[in-house]
Amino acid sequence: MIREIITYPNKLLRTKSEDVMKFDNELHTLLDDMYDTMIASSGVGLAAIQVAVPLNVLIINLVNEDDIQDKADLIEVINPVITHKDGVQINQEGCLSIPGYYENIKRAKHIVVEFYNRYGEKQIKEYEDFLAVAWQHEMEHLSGHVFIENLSFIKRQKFEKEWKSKQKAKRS
Ligand SMILES: CC(=O)Oc1ccc(/C=C/C(=O)NCCc2ccccc2)cc1OC(C)=O
Ligand SMILES: [Co+2]
Repeated sequence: MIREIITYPNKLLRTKSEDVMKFDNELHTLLDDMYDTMIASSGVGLAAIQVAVPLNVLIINLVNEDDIQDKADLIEVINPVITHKDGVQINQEGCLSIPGYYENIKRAKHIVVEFYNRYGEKQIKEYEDFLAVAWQHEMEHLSGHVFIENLSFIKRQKFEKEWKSKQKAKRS
């Protein structure tokens, strides 16, 4: 079922999420609901805190070479840890919790991660390029950060000004 996505500057987004202890039906329902919610909002990545659940759970489903968002490419991630990162890349990022704002962010080009799937099976994988961007963006949510916190002071001020006027326009 589709859940509500909390948006900036909701303080809940600053929560440090906790590790999942039980790989049970409740977790499976959360993962299924996160997928429905992400797809309904045209997203390619979502962290559990964005649907107000402070657990180290995230999902990523990038579009493939044919521009199809194939569920076969869905990655369900529980209790992830980045064990290695190197290189540098800059990509434009957006976030379902900060709708309509996109900015270039610097990330590591290549990462190695350890995590568990929905059955509690340990995975060790490495990612690079855009997939590595999505991973780093979503993992930041688990530590209570959003991507605009990587911006320079000037760009952050520009964002806050734009965001305020957009929120005022919505209320009026
Ligand atoms: C108006 C509005 O909501 O714009 C959007 C902003 C962000 C998004 C989705 C962002 C998203 O999935 N981010 C996942 C993290 C990520 C960031 C950069 C690269 C990989 C992964 C969708 C939006 O909605 C539409 C209709 O495009
Ligand atoms: Co995000």
